[in-house]
Amino acid sequence: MDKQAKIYVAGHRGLVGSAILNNLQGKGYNNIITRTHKELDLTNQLDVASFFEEEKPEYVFLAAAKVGGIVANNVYRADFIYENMMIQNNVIHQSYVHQVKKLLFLGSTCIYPKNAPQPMKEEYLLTDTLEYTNEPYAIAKIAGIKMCESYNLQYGTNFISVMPTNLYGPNDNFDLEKSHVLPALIRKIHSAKLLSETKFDEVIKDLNVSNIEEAKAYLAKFGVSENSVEVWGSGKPKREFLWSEDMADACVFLMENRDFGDVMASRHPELVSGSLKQPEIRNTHINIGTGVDVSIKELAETIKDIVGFKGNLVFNTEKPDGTMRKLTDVSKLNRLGWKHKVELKKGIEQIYNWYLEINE
Ligand SMILES: NC(=O)C1=CN([C@@H]2O[C@H](COP(=O)(O)OP(=O)(O)OC[C@H]3O[C@@H](n4cnc5c(N)ncnc54)[C@H](OP(=O)(O)O)[C@@H]3O)[C@@H](O)[C@H]2O)C=CC1
Ligand SMILES: C[C@H]1O[C@H](OP(=O)(O)OP(=O)(O)OC[C@H]2O[C@@H](n3cnc4c(=O)[nH]c(N)nc43)[C@H](O)[C@@H]2O)[C@@H](O)[C@@H](O)C1=O
Repeated sequence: MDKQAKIYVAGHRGLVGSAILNNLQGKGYNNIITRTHKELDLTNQLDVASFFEEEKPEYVFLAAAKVGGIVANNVYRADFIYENMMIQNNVIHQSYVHQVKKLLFLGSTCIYPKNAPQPMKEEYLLTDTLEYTNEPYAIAKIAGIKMCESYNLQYGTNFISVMPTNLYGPNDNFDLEKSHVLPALIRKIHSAKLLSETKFDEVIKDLNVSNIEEAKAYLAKFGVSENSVEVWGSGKPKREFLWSEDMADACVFLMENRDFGDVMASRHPELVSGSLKQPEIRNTHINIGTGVDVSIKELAETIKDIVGFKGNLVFNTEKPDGTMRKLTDVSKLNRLGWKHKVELKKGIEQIYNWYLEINE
């Protein structure tokens, strides 16, 4: 990509999209186009077609999606499959129609089977059944991978799919019902600490409610009091966390330095050359992660230490655990030349400071 290349970042206000935008701007890219959800609903086929016709981007980062934590995925199953399939169908197809030079599609490690061997290699895709809590979302993401692969093979496009592990960082979603575990626990544990220190004005401001009774009643629904914080599930599942700015750096690195062919198959040249022979293993995507995971209990205890909350953690086994483990094998990404920089403890300190600053 040269610095004047026209680059469309879809989802530029989200956790990953905002980090990609910053990374590109920091590297001197000066022809970036963006649209908010309100300005362009990517589920609308005609609007997306008109947008590509007008703007003709040369490169596309597809970081717009319907995203949420375990409960949101489990409850809003129809929205997750419908919106994600519509967004990716429209953006990937129009990228082909308008001859986009390269597109990066963001999937998720939930595409792998629920009981996949650990760490999970790219080739474990479609080898067994999925985790139920996020099956509709995962199926949409698998369709996205296969769409990129199919367009590459039939039409010679250069579309790369990446499968990030659980992400966190600035502009994350801190909603207690719909967010992922890391921002949810930061907010819950921070609120409990404020209650324990009787800093009621700060709690009221953070929740945007009119008085402390209302704030306490709201927090109680999520198991937060001055003495304790509820953690969903048994605390035994393990998760791997990647800082969003590292994730953005990996995405830009791949767009700058790698092609679909590198991802696909130095081991399977017949796929890239378009031969009809079906390969034994179809590597179509790359994992992005750290290769290190922690249990949810360890995560909650680390956040508790960093926040400085002295109360208890209470595990609510009525809430789902989800997949027990989904550690990525990142050897392929490392071989392609990229490795993460921010370790978990430092990242939690950074995101907690960010959270405090935006609430000042
Ligand atoms: N967060 C995580 O832990 C993980 C995320 N991923 C994947 O990474 C990608 C980015 O996720 P993340 O940054 O966390 O998500 P966010 O929810 O933070 O951001 C999503 C973005 O998509 C935009 N968007 C959503 N729906 C539409 C729509 N119909 N039309 C136009 N824009 C829309 C939103 O726009 P607006 O701001 O204008 O509303 C928002 O900017 C997604 O593909 C996700 O599946 C994968 C693994 C883990
Ligand atoms: C990125 C990934 O994110 C989703 O999968 P997930 O990893 O299961 O997501 P999660 O972050 O919400 O939970 C991780 C673990 O943590 C536990 N947990 C404890 N306490 C809270 C809590 O307060 N909130 C949340 N959300 N989880 C909690 C929770 O019970 C679970 O055991 C996918 O649906 C899909 O979107 C996807 O790809």
